Amino acid sequence: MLISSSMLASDFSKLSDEIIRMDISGADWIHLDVMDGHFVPNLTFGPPVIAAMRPFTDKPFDVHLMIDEPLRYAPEFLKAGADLVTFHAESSSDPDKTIELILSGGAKPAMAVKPGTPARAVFPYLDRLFMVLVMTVEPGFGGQKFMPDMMEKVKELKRAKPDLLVQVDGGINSETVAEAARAGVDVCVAGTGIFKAPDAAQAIRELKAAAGAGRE
Ligand SMILES: O=C(CO)[C@@H](O)[C@H](O)COP(=O)(O)O
Ligand SMILES: [Fe+2]
Repeated sequence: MLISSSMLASDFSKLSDEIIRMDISGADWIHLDVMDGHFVPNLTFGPPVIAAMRPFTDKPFDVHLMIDEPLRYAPEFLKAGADLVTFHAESSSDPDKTIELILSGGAKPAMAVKPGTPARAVFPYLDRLFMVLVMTVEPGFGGQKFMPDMMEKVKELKRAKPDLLVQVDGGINSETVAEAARAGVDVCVAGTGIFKAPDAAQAIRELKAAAGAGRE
């Protein structure tokens, strides 16, 4: 199981230290939640803040765009150093054009589905997607409860394209990570579960161990 550490739960007053802490604690990817106050009822950060974090780790930047117009803003996130760009199926941008733009910028495209959106919403794009993100909470805030019903969507996606990476995001801890692993999830995003733990490195090791046990 890959662990993508969500900076939403970090101390924003020392982002560079927090990035370095995640790097040495064993996070596989760095998850960056971008919110525009329209697509979700919250605001976070944009390309300049991501660009400022970029020099502090070589780990992949996994950028989760919770914004209305990903096609309009994707070039700025590519320039800021995004390795993966995830946009929502429910956004107002054309998915084909958005995928093309992300690929032409040398990054990996992914699509996300909110809890109320069926997995089939992304089926037409699966051949060009590197990953699908199945939200396990309503997007907008950290610290919410994992929705186990979403595991059906994970299984459906894995059946449709076995080599697709499936990511889940929201409410991941050492219990829910095992449930995700059993369903076939490849990448878990964790914010609160890592940053609010007394020792981030131990929290990441525990998540990976619990995922391994869940798969057995
Ligand atoms: O995209 C989001 C929230 O919209 C997430 O990435 C959260 O940051 C996950 O936080 P936890 O549920 O792990 O606290
Ligand atoms: Fe996220």
